[in-house]
Amino acid sequence: MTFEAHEDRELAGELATAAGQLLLEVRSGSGLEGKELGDAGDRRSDDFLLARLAADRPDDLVLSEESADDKRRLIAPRVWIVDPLDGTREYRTPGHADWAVHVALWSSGKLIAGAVALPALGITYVDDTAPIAPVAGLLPDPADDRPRVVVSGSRPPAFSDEVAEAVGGVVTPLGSAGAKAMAVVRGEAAAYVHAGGQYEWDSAAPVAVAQAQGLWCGRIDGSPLVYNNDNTYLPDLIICRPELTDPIVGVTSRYL
Ligand SMILES: Nc1ncnc2c1ncn2[C@@H]1O[C@H](COP(=O)(O)O)[C@@H](OP(=O)(O)O)[C@H]1O
Ligand SMILES: [Mg+2]
Repeated sequence: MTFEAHEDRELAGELATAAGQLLLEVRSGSGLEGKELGDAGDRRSDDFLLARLAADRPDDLVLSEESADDKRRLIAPRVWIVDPLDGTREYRTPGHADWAVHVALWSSGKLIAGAVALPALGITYVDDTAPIAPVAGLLPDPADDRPRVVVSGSRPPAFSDEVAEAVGGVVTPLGSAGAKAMAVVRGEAAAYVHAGGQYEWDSAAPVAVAQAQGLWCGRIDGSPLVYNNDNTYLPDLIICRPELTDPIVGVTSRYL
């Protein structure tokens, strides 16, 4: 079976949105909280995504944060890379909108489709080139007009302050790799920088969406992000407005 690019993009968007709806239902209707809520959400979303991908794309392989790694993916022509719930910590915390569902498709060395759902905001972004108007909602209104550099709230990189200084910006914590990447896509932030640990599913779909929007995406040494590796550890990442690439990489490349 072969599929057009728009069919894969539509499926990625549909699945991310529907998994996000399930996560909202688990969050509001299960009566669970804390770790149990996170685990139930992970399980429910992962089961759904795997079942739909098996039904709709039976020839493709899947790499999911929540499922055993099927190494046949290393010789497969098409691999879906999914994070059923990114920002588990925030999902478990009432009032947070910074959690996401990631669905990406890798083929022949590239990300060829991707979708990031922000279920609490009722929005799903796909790897579309249509411009996205600046929109607030993930972050509180800024105190001033300095560009925001979003970083992990729990594990900010050591270079956060130096990167912010290099772009005349302000360090801003936010949960979830997908939510941070979409803050840049939405124009709420100018850059997302990370180091110290992450996996392919944390960044694949966010990067597919951000690249389609003309944002620069790469490693902290300026090299490209490579997906569907044997070892799925992909510990660092930059997603930024293209004009900020040089000043940011100038700082981060000294932290390898
Ligand atoms: N040092 C680290 N090691 C491993 N994973 C990390 C990490 N820092 C962040 N991550 C992962 O990246 C995602 C975003 O994290 P953060 O909100 O801190 O920016 C989370 O994914 P999950 O929620 O899917 O586990 C988190 O687990
Ligand atoms: Mg994740």
